[in-house]
Amino acid sequence: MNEFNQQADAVYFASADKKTRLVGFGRQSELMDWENPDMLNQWVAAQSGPIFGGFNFNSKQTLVGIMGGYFVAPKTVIDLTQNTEWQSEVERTNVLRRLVQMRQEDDWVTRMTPVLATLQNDPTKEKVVLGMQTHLALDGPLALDVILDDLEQQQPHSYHMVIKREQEVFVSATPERIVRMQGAQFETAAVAGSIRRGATEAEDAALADDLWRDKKNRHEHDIVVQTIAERLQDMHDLTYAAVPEILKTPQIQHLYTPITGRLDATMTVLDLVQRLHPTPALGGMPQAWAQAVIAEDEAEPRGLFAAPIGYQYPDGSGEFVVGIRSMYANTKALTLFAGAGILPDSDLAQEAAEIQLKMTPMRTLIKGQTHE
Ligand SMILES: C=C(O[C@H]1C=CC=C(C(=O)O)[C@@H]1O)C(=O)O
Repeated sequence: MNEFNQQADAVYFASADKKTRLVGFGRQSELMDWENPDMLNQWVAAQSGPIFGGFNFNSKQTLVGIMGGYFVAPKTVIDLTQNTEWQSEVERTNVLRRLVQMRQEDDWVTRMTPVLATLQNDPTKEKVVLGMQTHLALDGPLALDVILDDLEQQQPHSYHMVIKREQEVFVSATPERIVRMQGAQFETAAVAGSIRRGATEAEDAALADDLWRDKKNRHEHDIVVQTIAERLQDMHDLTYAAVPEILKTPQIQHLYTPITGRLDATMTVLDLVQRLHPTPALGGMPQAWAQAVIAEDEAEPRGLFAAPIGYQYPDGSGEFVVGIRSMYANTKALTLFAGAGILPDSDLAQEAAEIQLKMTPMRTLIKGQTHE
């Protein structure tokens, strides 16, 4: 894993069940600043091996570097489920980085109050997912081998993706798959509606039950399920349960509905991703209004945060997740990202607290190698 620190360019993807664990090194070819899906498709078609990367959440907002959207065809790709050697050496660094909080959005509730008022006063507006960014100053690069090792220890059941390009790195430990495609089969899911974990098993179960019965959270979840189902209505055998399950991460539990189906063989996972993004689990309803609110009222553009990130094999199969519960770092600064779904009956202070909770996995990850 030490190689992840030494290589200028590296990518890592692990699925939640850890049946897929891929690492890529080097840069055979890369794509940034594509202007339309055709440019991306042409670049993808020209690659002979797997590609990794992610989209800019809103391609109309130009951003420099990887946050503006980035795909890479690495020189070498290793399937870690076949190759165990690569994992053996994790050099825990003694160099502690100094991390100083620079800016956090203390005014988030005040700033978002007019958005809540619109949701309450205009019945055509149903939901918008609002993000928050916390900025910290950093005095050097993070040890990514340690980060990868700790991700596995601390968030064992999440999807993990790391995209490193020269001095930039984006890391996400996300519970949310946007879509996985293998042959003609695809699996997607709705993840929306959240509550904290309990301190005891009994409290945890009671909280899960509260979440499952809560009208606001069930509505928030149903919007996502229905929207995904509508966008995939021309697929075959579209299957999902009428009521959600509970999905637990160490910090938080969610309403969760797996959705499966079969598609025409000519489609790739990237085609499906572009059809699904942004689902109302990251955007909102109606979509155009929500996208405009996110662009205008969030403090800064999202970049890879909440956007599809993942990989595609040359045969068109692959997997993409959404880059939430994430961070972006270069050698001088680090940004933490998380968001929450806002509905007319949301309590903004409670949503802000939920966002803080969603930032704790990345905070814990960087704590191991930094001092305040
Ligand atoms: C936008 C985020 O979460 C979304 C995904 C799952 C549950 C969510 C919620 O309950 O609010 C959000 O829609 C995030 O974690 O940054």
